[in-house]
Amino acid sequence: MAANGVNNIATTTSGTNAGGSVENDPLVLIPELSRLFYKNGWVTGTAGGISMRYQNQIYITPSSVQKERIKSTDLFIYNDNEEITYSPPLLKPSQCSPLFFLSHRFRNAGCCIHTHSQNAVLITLKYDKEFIVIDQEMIKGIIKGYDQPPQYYKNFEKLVIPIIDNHPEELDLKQPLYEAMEKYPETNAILVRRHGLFVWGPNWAKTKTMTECFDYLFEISLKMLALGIDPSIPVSNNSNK
Ligand SMILES: CSCCC(=O)C(=O)COP(=O)(O)O
Ligand SMILES: [Zn+2]
Repeated sequence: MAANGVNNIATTTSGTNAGGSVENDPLVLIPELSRLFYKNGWVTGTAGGISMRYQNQIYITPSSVQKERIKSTDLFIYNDNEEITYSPPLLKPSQCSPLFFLSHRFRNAGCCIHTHSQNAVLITLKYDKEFIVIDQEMIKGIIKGYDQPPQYYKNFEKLVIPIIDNHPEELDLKQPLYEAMEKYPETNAILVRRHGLFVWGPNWAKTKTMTECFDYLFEISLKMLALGIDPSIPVSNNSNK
């Protein structure tokens, strides 16, 4: 234990160092996924972040850094009481940390991903309180609620994603995000207007898959709207089959 009460990373991490599997080790995965998300255009300009809960520890990306260059030693680590157990020197934890903690505490999330995808931001300009899409194959990649084992939407079911308004500080998003989680128990994602998307799920792989499916659904819906087709109208009522 260091003088500041925060452990050295070697004594804190439980992934590859303590019998965990390399495939699920947040110290490996978060830098890898951050690079991928940067290439997707989801976390440019130091935006976005990732949180993972693994073996009773929560790993969170640092704030205001080039997200594609994050190293394992740059990650903040917390215990399940949200007390910090490893703090990288000279870095600050993500401003989204209180929002990530909400997903772990109230949705039992194993992972939470925050993107600034332009598709996500654009879709928040087209809708007021909810984005709704139906009759798309990629809806089947989205988990409904947070039961175990996970229940997936059917392609013909209506997928509703709440939209909350942005605030100058991430901490001010905590209450509206919590209220949206309460109001929409089936959702595993919340859009923040003119800002981005939060997605959570039982583990990193399912959360990554859902983030990709959401982004696809936002993009195709924007294209449908440009063609004059409403993505929320079922095929049965839609002249554009
Ligand atoms: C230009 S990014 C503005 C802050 C933000 O919305 C974000 O997602 C990044 O916050 P962090 O503190 O994790 O860098
Ligand atoms: Zn953000």
